[in-house]
Amino acid sequence: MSTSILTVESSTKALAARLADYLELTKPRIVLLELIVASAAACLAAPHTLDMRVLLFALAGTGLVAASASIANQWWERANDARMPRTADRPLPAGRIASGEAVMLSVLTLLAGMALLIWQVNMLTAVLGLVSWILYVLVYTPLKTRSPLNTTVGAVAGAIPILMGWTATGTPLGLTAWTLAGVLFLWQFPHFMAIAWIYREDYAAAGHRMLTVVDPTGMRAGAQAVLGAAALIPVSLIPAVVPTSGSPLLYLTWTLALGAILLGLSIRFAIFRDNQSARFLLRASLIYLPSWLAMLLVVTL
Ligand code: HEM
Ligand SMILES: CC(C)=CCC/C(C)=C/CC/C(C)=C/COP(=O)(O)OP(=O)(O)O
Repeated sequence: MSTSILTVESSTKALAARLADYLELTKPRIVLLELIVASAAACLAAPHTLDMRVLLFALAGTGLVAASASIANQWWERANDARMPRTADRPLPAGRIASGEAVMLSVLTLLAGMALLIWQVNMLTAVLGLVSWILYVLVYTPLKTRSPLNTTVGAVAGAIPILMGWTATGTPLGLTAWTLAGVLFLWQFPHFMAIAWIYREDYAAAGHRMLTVVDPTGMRAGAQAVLGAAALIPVSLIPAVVPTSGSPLLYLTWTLALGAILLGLSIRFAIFRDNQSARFLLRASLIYLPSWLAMLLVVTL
């Protein structure tokens, strides 16, 4: 009796561990933030006519395609990931998930996501999903070991899901949609340059040509963080001149304050180039996006 309870308990634990490994393969925190920004874009595109059914299909489809891309990225990088302490315990390098299983999961999630986007959302959103997948998996991933330009390509891939939230509603891409994508694109420079500094030794050990590897002084990474954060301010303020139902002044003040904090922390990082200022910048970057979008929603809805 007690043996069978123990057997059930241990197989439940093994199943839970397996599911946790599958989840880890999808980079769930990045996918979650992408889905938050895509949802906000859908609300902004169709503030009073949002079809919840389409939104849910769009989020499921985008989430599956993004998950597939992350699985494919981790499959491709399994040997390099084994060389970095940050990634060595991922399911593939640690040997908890077999290579063939990961490939199958990536294919299945890509097909399921594309099917949802094509048949339940619309073709433009599906095409954007596929473009983002191709850029992330087939261009960004191999470019990581070749050129620091990889970050710019990764930033384009990372900015596409916000457009997918917009196009899912059937609203044509206009100034506000491109502004959202522009903010997400530029935001990734301070976000990633901080990370590239914190993990510079990992990246060097794995043979990744990140900016902090080709320029270990951190001057170029600092400059790119500052340039990205500086360009973010005017771009993020564009919605203040687009007519909305709420107060443009409130939006302007809030977004300017957020932009100034991110720029200030980027400048601090560029000057000191130490782990503490990089960690501050990384944390601020993760707070920036939801805080900015929340205010944009408040003044629009
Ligand atoms: C060039 C583009 C990007 C690169 C190279 C990049 C890279 C990374 C890396 C390596 C981490 C792990 C940091 C750590 O373990 O301390 C991270 C964290 C994170 N990133 Fe990015 N990222 C990029 C764009 C994005 C985008 C577009 C989003 C979502 C909108 C995003 C959301 C997040 C979140 C939520 C975290 C914290 C949670 C976690 O560590 O998984 N990133 N990023
Ligand atoms: C719809 C769709 C396909 C969306 C894709 C969105 C997406 C996953 C963007 C990724 C952004 C990015 C470059 C992350 C870092 O990967 P990394 O390989 O540098 O991170 P790692 O070192 O932690 O593996």
